[in-house]
Amino acid sequence: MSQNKTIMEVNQELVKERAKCNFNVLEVTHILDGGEKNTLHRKKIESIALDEGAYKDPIPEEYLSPKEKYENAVRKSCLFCKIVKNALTEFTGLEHFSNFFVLRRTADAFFKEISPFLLHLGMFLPTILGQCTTEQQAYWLPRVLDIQIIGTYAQTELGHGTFIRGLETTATYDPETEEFVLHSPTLTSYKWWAGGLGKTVNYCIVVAQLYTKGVCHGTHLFIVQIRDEETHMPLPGIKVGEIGAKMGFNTADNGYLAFDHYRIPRQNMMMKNAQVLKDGTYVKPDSHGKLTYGTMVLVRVILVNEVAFNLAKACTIATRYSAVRRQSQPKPNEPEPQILDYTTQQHKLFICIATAHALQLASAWLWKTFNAVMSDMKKGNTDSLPELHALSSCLKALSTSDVTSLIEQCRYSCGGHGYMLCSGLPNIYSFVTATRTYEGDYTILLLQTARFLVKAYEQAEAGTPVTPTVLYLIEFVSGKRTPWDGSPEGIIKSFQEIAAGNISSCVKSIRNRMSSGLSFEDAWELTTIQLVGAAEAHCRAVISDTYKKEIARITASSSTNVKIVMEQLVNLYLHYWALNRTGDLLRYSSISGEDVANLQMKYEELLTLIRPNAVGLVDAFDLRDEILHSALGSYDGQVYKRLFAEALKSPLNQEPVNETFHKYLKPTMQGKL
Ligand SMILES: CCCCCCCC/C=C\CCCCCCCCCCCC(=O)SCCNC(=O)CCNC(=O)[C@H](O)C(C)(C)COP(=O)(O)OP(=O)(O)OC[C@H]1O[C@@H](n2cnc3c(N)ncnc32)[C@H](O)[C@@H]1OP(=O)(O)O
Ligand SMILES: Cc1cc2nc3c(=O)[nH]c(=O)nc-3n(C[C@H](O)[C@H](O)[C@H](O)COP(=O)(O)OP(=O)(O)OC[C@H]3O[C@@H](n4cnc5c(N)ncnc54)[C@H](O)[C@@H]3O)c2cc1C
Repeated sequence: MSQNKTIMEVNQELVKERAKCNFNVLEVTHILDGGEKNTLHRKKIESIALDEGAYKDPIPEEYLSPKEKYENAVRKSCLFCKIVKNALTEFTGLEHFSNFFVLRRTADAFFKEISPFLLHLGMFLPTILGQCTTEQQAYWLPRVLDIQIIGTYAQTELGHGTFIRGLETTATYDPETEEFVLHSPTLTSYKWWAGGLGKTVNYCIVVAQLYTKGVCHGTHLFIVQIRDEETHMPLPGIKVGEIGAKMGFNTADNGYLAFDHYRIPRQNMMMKNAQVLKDGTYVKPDSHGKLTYGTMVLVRVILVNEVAFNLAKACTIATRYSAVRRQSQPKPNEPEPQILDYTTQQHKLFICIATAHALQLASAWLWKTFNAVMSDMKKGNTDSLPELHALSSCLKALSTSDVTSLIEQCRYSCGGHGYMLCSGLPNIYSFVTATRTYEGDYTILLLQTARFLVKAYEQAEAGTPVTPTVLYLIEFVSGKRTPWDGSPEGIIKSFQEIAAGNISSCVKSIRNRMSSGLSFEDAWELTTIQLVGAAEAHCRAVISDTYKKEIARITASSSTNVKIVMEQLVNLYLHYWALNRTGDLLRYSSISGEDVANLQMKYEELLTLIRPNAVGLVDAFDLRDEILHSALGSYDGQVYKRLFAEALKSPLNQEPVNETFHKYLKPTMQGKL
């Protein structure tokens, strides 16, 4: 198991917990990494990047000024890139992109908040891979991978983020010079938010309304140089800066950008799909009209993995701490229990472990689906894109929303110490809560999935084939119901019935509203609360089904105890959400009040069964202390020593008396101020 560089004796509470664990921890690590080979590869990269201690800060990041924090993050980004450059240059295609997950994870040792280079690797590079022609890639990719240029993705504007069709930046083609003229006609058209744009990048992808021969062809993507490569000064016609202090992401220099009739060569339009010829003729993509939204789909897929990883971090911290922390005296004359022994604490934490597994596996499955759709699209077949869009939208929305709440729950579970920055939890939370908004807000994405579900429902009603993730609608419209039996398969079935029932209620509401004279748009709008609920229910059914199937598949050849504990977690996930949705279950399945009581009993039994393995389960995430950044969650469990050591780092503790005593306190206390 990975150890901290600052080696301390392991706390006896954790020694005992690890002795209690009845399964092979390394076997579960391999499962989570997707195989032993991947674990070894990950550990190798972590070793290359971390063993020399280059991630260490001379002064703790939290005590730096905003400017110093940013400068330190740039310094470390360059260092990180240098260290992992060899690994980076291997990644020349999307098929190798999963390697980035390893880099992403390792980078957390360097950045308590975020690297200003995140968008370079997280969006600039993928957009070049996904939206450029082969010739364009040949020109741009070597420079991007070698970090000869640094880029970002500037889509959102001050006035519009969600509604991409409403973006105002224009790119007007001038056939005389074979250039596009980029312009920001209003304040609301200023690009806003792009990570790294404020001070770091010299290039960016700009999303703008394309005009040629006097006709607007909607939003298209352009690669734009914004700063001089030698001096880094903004180029003439460019207004660029940073947007200011935020709830988190403060080392990411999110920026604004405006153009004053700024010219770029025709070749800088990303032309894999649509093209503008030299004479200004617009050549439409011959396939799906939303292909320019491709990077967003990719990043939504990646974000499911991203939040699963962050939840693994949070629950590792909270579970180890809960094994060390003792509090209260429920039985007289007995020692204070470990807080992990309280059932309510297990209720807070074990769902986090199960959810981290569920989302990790759902994300691996979604990644495979994404690649399959991309390979179909290479052959010109875009039939499966709507389902991928619906799936990636709801999985991104639900995973980021669930994980945001669960990370906050981890913080609550650590009491007062969880509120300390040195617990690591506030930084994890402020990072993850942003994921619910960016790359498509929660509500917006669920409504996108709802569009797909309503159409699928109508197809099922009409007897036309539906895509794999909504097959359950066929049984529902035929009136077939499965009696409640409380088995894991039965719970998943009932989640599908809840989803189908909700979609059916939405369709009825829309139809009723339309038959009373409303337009489709108005009827849809009035039904959106239900539609969001339906999309959420569908997504819960998809995650539950995938989690159960993937665990069964992956653990088929695992040792008995690994199989048992993995199944317990699946069942815990299913029971947790069934109990959370008893209203829906009573409405749409044949569950009785007595069945609900049995579910509750079973859930509580599962908590007791999982308890002895809790520390082993979080150890299996195999998160190095350098990545956790937590006084509460380090492998050695020396919580109190580490909290005290962190307190001593406070600048206020570097002098016995602060000057405010003489300036203000003393005069006040002596009535002289
Ligand atoms: C030093 C080293 C650093 C360390 C790094 C290490 C390595 C890093 C590697 C990996 C890290 C990964 C982490 C990544 C983190 C990245 C951080 C990102 C930061 C944030 C970036 C952003 O936020 S970018 C901006 C994102 N913006 C949005 O998402 C906007 C949301 N809005 C929309 O998507 C759309 O506007 C809309 C879908 C809401 C509506 O669009 P529109 O109005 O055009 O469509 P319609 O409603 O009319 O629909 C028409 C039709 O099209 C379908 N459709 C819509 N979208 C899509 C799509 N994407 N694909 C396919 N189809 C689509 C829609 O459903 C409709 O279909 P119908 O059949 O007609 O119903
Ligand atoms: C930390 C961070 C980093 C970011 N990085 C980038 C970046 O690098 N590049 C980039 O281009 N962008 C970036 N963004 C912008 C981000 O993508 C947008 O903020 C996001 O897409 C939401 O859009 P918005 O801000 O316009 O919200 P709005 O659309 O204004 O949403 C506000 C509220 O209105 C609701 N709403 C809006 N429309 C509807 C509707 N049709 N039906 C019902 N409700 C609706 C939403 O649900 C939400 O509750 C970043 C944002 C953050 C927070």
